[in-house]
Amino acid sequence: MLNRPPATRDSVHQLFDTVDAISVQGYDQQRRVIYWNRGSEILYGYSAEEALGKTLEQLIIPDDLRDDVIAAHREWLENDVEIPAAELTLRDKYGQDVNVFSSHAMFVNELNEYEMYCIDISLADVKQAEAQAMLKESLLTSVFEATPDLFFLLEEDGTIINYHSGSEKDLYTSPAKFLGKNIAELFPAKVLTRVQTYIAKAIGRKGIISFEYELEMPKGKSFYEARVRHIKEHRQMVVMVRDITEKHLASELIRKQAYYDALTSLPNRFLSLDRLSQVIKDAERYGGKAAVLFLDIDDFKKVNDSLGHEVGDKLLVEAAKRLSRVVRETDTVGRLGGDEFIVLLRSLGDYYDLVDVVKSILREFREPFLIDARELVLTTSIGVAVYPENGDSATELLRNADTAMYQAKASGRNTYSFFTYKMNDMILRRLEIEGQLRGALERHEFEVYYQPKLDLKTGSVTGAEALLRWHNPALGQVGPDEFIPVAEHIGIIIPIGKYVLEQALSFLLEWRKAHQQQYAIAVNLSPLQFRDRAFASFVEESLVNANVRPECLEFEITEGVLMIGKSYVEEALSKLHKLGVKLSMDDFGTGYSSLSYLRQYAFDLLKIDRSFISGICEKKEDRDLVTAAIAMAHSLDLRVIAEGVETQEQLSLLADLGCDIAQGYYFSKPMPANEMMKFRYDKISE
Ligand SMILES: Nc1nc2c(ncn2[C@@H]2O[C@H](COP(=O)(O)O[C@H]3[C@@H](O)[C@H](n4cnc5c(=O)[nH]c(N)nc54)O[C@@H]3COP(=O)(O)O)[C@@H](O)[C@H]2O)c(=O)[nH]1
Repeated sequence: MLNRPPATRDSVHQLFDTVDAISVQGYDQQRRVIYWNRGSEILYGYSAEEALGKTLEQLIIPDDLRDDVIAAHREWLENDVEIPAAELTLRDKYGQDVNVFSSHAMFVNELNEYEMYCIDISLADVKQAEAQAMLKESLLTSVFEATPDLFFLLEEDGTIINYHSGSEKDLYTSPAKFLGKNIAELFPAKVLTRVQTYIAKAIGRKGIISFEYELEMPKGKSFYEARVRHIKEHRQMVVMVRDITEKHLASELIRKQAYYDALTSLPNRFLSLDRLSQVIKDAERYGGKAAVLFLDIDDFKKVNDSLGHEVGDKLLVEAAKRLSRVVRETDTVGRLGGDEFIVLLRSLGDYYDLVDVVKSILREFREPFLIDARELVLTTSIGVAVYPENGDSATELLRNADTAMYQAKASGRNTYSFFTYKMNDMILRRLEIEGQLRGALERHEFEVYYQPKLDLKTGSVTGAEALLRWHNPALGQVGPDEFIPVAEHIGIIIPIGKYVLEQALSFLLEWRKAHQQQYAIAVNLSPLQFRDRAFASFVEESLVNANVRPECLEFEITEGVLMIGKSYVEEALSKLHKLGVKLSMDDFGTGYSSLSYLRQYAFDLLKIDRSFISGICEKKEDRDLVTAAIAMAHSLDLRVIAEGVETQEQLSLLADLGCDIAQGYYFSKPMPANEMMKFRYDKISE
């Protein structure tokens, strides 16, 4: 095709042959290819052999450009109108678009013929980059529109240069007030310091730094999370701000629920113990004493049972307020659960300070509580454990304060008690008893003893009181004073009580037969036995089985039973009364309201507590009380039993005072059934 080589070939073509990235094509006056470099092969897909001799329009010009290209080429040849460099979309061998930046040059060869050279640079990368940039921009726009977050662009010095916000109401202030302004002019001092600190931290750092802050907004306090990224090349910061108020409030609520008591808003057991650990650590580090006060409201259960849980709850809230009032701000008041509270006192000067606080708490509680227009008098028992003397861990101190609280209860309530290691021994003993008591009934470790009761006028035995004894192989002889409360606590008093009743009735039958006397047997009842709804029926059945008449059975009931104030107690007492069983008020004189109970329930006997009998000869007050009790009981048609009679003097005095029956060591200590069977008494007339 080409008859002769073009003038430019040697010098320029050699250069173009080495360049793959640029397409260089040479055309003769008829636009036939005379040169087609490697770059053209790559860009348009035609090899040099395929291209040479073909016209420009046959190869790479799309149909719609064909006429314009031919015309432009002609114009250039004939009128010297240069074809300008331009971006063009041409076509490759496979009919695909090829975006190029095309420049053109016209040469005259040695034969005086024109040759046009086209130099095409592929714009594929540029186009792709452009497309990506456009995509990114539209993505960013969509993100801005879709997210409720605020975006700010800041200079490194804090000047706000741009922002994006879904809604103007989310902004702290109007754009007119913040655009071009420095953040220092906008935020309140406290927030500003925080924002500036984190912006300073973000400068020069790769990645994102985030922090939280709060602002007073027209709708109330709002919480935000800010994420800051430094764009080093532009010396700018992108700050994305998210409203996390809802999340913050939700986690605050969860935190409250996890750490605070819902009723009183005081720290709960978990947080109280955590604070206690902190108090111990501080005392360890800085020296000084700390104390744990374990409080339990006295007889709170009775309030709940008699006045209802709503009143109980109100009382607890009021108690929490009173406690918080007494302590310093640095101290902690917590609720451990139920009616148990804890007070943590840190940095105590000396024991006097501690005692002062404890006494103020007791004083606060002595003021009547006004709940639903009702005045309630409540007291509290406080156990105190001191760091470091009584323990060096939170659990140990709490346990010891708890032990001390029990001691305070045992000392009559409405008082406080400091922990001693002796108390700890008591607790260990109690745990031992608890362990051994389980299964004791099945192992036949119990035995019922009997203590006789005598008629003070006739000197004859009227009956006996059944008193339980426990012989345990590991613990030896354990007194009922010790094991009955534990049996109540672990819930085995009901089967134990049934055992005592059955034993006592079967003994009574034999005893009466053997002596041919109308003896009566007295059995003690624990408050918990009244919870057993089937108790009265059980008594009835037992009487029938033992062939004992109901009036020969007496139940000794302490004030504790009556103070439960529940309808089931009344129901059981009335059933027992209807059955014909005798009821005896035990330990009379030790409680506060026995008198009102005497009027309320159908008692037959009144048993004066031995604490009054022991002092009857020496103490006028005791004598007066016993005198009054006997007179009052008789006026109510009750017979009077004096318990704990130990001397002839006591006996004579009681007889003079008109007491009906006596029981005590003077006659006999409680004894096993076989001894009781043999018991005879003839000293009363001495
Ligand atoms: N619910 C039940 N309680 C029971 C049962 N058996 C006993 N108990 C109660 O345990 C408490 C202690 O009883 P106990 O150690 O048997 O003491 C009784 C007598 O031994 C003692 N007593 C009698 N006379 C004297 C005396 O002259 N001096 C003196 N120091 N103590 C004496 O008094 C106890 C009898 O008390 P009370 O019942 O109040 O009449 C005691 O509260 C028992 O009630 C049981 O089976 N179930």
